[in-house]
Amino acid sequence: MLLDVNVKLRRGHFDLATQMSIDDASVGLLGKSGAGKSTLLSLIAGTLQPQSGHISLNGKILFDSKKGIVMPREQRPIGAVLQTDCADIAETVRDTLQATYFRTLKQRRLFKPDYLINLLELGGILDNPVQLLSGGERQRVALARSLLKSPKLLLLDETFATIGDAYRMQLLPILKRLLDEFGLPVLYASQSVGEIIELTDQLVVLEHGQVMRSGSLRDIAKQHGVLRYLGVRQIDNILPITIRHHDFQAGCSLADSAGATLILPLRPNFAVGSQTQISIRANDIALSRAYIDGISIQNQLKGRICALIPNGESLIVQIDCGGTLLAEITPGACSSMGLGEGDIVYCLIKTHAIVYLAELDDLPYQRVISHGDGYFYLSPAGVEPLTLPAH
Ligand SMILES: Nc1ncnc2c1ncn2[C@@H]1O[C@H](COP(=O)(O)OP(=O)(O)OP(=O)(O)O)[C@@H](O)[C@H]1O
Repeated sequence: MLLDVNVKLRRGHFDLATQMSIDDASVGLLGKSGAGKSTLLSLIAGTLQPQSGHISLNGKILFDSKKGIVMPREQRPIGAVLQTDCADIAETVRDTLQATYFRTLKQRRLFKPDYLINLLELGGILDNPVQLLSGGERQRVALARSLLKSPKLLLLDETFATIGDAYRMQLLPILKRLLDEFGLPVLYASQSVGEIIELTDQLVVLEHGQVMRSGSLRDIAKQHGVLRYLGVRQIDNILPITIRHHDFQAGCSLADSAGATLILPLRPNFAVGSQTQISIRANDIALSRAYIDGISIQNQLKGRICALIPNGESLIVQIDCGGTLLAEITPGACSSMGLGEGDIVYCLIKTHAIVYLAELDDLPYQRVISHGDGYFYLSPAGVEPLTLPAH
């Protein structure tokens, strides 16, 4: 077990009583504002102390109220980028990074300062005092310092929300590669699944200081009403395609996707043989038990139902058609068709319901996408707050 936490803390009127265990994988700590995410990260990092309980990392006790053990923050093998971090550092960026590097045991050093200065684009602000930097710049310095500690666990508190959209899109894939390369797990706190899902699809959902749900997004999404709880408004299928032919007379383009042929809106600007991606809304897919002759709908993809996922008043049907498709239908349609897992269905998709992703502007809001590999992801763009159910 990487991290084992069972802590209690009363903070003003807020009661936190969190119990969670995390193995080697990175985990997203998801919860609305005030759920206790920052408090929990501070307890793990050691900037706050629980009133009771224990915290251990790789079997090493960081805190144990019964045994009277409190390991100070500096000694914890944790790199934490907390919201208020670095705000009071009078040293320059260069000095603080050098000092952190030299404090880390030689044999444990994973990163060199120059590498991180380059990666996080800190070159232009090296001689500036940290406390005079902008919020986003300070978070980048805090991230560099955390990595220079060569930690066993990285705690990030909405770090990418502060850093800014353009930079985040650039930094996230690099950070993900870096973490994978060094096997460094992250506990990433955020109000947005879209943001977390860029790093990991393992979630711990926190509400009122307690763990409400945990598991993979895919498993959590199968629980009743959770997609809506996660703030998801639209479910889309994103499919990779290879353009095969343009039929000017029929007014359509033909493409292969995961072994199936799709009939798409005519786009001769995509060269035959070129690869691109299309998007199909889950609620633009109708289902039929049999192939239908004499219908204007051009695409009828045969597949097998893998899962039926309740989603508020609708039902998400996950279908394996070679790749995975998500179709959204009403529970009434499902029961009148008598659909169940394992059944064969045809996915009916109108040509003009298919959108070339390259032609879409920024995604307007957070939405689940099925990447055709059997997993759900949330689109990173248009991050919006969670919509919480009424209690
Ligand atoms: N210094 C403090 N003294 C008293 N109560 C506090 C203090 N800091 C936070 N709280 C309370 O603890 C609760 C949890 O706050 P916390 O910052 O951990 O939530 P959060 O999930 O990180 O929220 P956000 O996403 O908005 O950062 C809130 O109700 C807040 O009012």
